[in-house]
Amino acid sequence: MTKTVVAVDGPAGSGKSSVSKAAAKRLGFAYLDTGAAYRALAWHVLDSSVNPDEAPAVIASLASFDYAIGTDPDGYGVRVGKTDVTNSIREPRVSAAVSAVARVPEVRAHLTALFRDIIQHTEKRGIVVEGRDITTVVAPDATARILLTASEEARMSRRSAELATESASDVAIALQKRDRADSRVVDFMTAADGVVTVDSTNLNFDETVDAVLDVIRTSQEK
Ligand SMILES: Nc1ncnc2c1ncn2[C@@H]1O[C@H](COP(=O)(O)OP(=O)(O)O)[C@@H](O)[C@H]1O
Ligand SMILES: Nc1ccn([C@@H]2O[C@H](COP(=O)(O)OP(=O)(O)O)[C@@H](O)[C@H]2O)c(=O)n1
Repeated sequence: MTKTVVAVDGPAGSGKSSVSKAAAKRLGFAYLDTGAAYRALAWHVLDSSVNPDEAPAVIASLASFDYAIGTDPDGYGVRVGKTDVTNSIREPRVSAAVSAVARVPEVRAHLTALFRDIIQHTEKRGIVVEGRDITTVVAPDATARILLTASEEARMSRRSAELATESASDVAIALQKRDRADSRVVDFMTAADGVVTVDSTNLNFDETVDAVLDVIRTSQEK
């Protein structure tokens, strides 16, 4: 049986995590959040008192980066060593440090190898993998390749609705800054050849999940 791999990319707040998770649940597939790995590494770098802007020190910290992530869409945990970092990797201090870590080529190569290993070893019939460079670098041969977008306004308001502890303008500024830094490293705003764009600006959550499931179904028929 060939495994179905679904690759989903897009900017922050476009709905990648929530929509991919829901699609994986509906299909009985595994789910891999690659952003969680970049966040966990940023957490590890900060926890080791390494400056995230110093690439050689970030590269050195990969040797002690003992990372584990679950792939069950019904509840997955993220661990670094013995520490459960599932919640702490969402803290603003980690969001602010993650782009610096993610722009280091050695970091990207290390994590890409880790993702491919997880994809290869999943025991389910398929896996939905989401991030920034899944359709282009991590799994360019995926069965279905999707770019999930939404207007900047929609993305900001969705994200600020989640982070009740921060003001909407703080969330918007941090998000814009991170997208700008990230898009210097990977182009996740334009669909590569063969990648289908799903624009969720005017779709509600369930409609977006259905649109993604449609793309997956069509790709499986090919
Ligand atoms: N089409 C949609 N309509 C309304 N809200 C959405 C939609 N897609 C996602 N959301 C909500 O937007 C928020 C951000 O989505 P998330 O999956 O975390 O995005 P990303 O992983 O791309 O950063 C979540 O609270 C999610 O439930
Ligand atoms: N495939 C990926 C996934 C994430 N990332 C980095 O990891 C960060 C966090 O990703 P995320 O998916 O958790 O971010 P959100 O879009 O959920 O806010 C991004 O801002 C990128 O810097 C990446 O470089 N490549």
